[in-house]
Amino acid sequence: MTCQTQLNVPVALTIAGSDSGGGAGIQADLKTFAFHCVHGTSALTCVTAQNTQGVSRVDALPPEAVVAQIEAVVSDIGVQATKTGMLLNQEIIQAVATQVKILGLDNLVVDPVMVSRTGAQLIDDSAVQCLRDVLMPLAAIVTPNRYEAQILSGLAIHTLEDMQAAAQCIHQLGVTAVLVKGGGMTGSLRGVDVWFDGQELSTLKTEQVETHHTHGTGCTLSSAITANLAQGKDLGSAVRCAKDYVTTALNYALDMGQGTGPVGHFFPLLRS
Ligand SMILES: Nc1ncnc2c1ncn2[C@@H]1O[C@H](COP(=O)(O)OP(=O)(O)O)[C@@H](O)[C@H]1O
Ligand SMILES: Cc1ncc(COP(=O)(O)O)c(N)n1
Repeated sequence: MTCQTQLNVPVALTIAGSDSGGGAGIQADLKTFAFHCVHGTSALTCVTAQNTQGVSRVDALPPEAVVAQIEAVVSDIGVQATKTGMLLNQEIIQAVATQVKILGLDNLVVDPVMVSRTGAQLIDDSAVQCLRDVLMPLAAIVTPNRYEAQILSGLAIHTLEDMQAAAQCIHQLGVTAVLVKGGGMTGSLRGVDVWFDGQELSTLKTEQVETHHTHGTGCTLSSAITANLAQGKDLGSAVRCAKDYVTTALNYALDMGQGTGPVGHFFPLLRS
């Protein structure tokens, strides 16, 4: 059989942590890229020992190792879009921001990962300011969840109006576009996201999925946005398509382990 070499496959890069349980982090990102037929590359920042119940250990990589991975990928393969996930500490955030500038990485999606679904802290306290001041202004879009938006804006978030105020406040930090995610909201707001790009303030709403298995939703949404940007979609379309994908993946969430199971990245393929 003759090899059908593929030309012009889009390439995306994830700079994030490993989740041994396969639900979030690098593992969720690469599955999402693959689902979108985007070639996934990665720069690992840290290794978490993690399952559906929680995070039991985190080992950081040296910033030089993170830089070397990014350089190796970009200098040879090239990337059309990049996302950051769990960056853990100030040294890694600073190193990543420097690489973004030196290598001119555009279409940058920053998921400001701070706390996991199971309540584990995923960033050093001292690193939040660096994430906010140094990396977030380089992003095409920043995607905080409810708790991250509260930290970044300094506002308590309980209502849709609170989400809108937080999105506007985070935009003022010098961020191009913000999506405040509503997976951590209660009642009818669960699963409602708020978008603000300095001009348009809008609400993204799909169906609300009644499931407890939501591990990796944020990583999946941000990597789907990244995959869509790598394919050449504009930011608004990339976000809307990613929201639809995460909703479908939630509908096929996996009931595995004793705690919060992961979303089903490939299960939409099994639809009859
Ligand atoms: N139960 C749900 N039903 C519908 N959408 C949801 C649900 N839970 C989360 N989402 C969506 O998943 C995406 C990720 O959001 P969120 O869960 O808040 O992120 P994170 O994993 O960072 O906490 C958002 O688009 C959010 O609205
Ligand atoms: C390595 C890593 N990166 C990100 C998250 C956040 O994902 P979630 O909020 O869905 O638990 C995580 N738990 N682990």
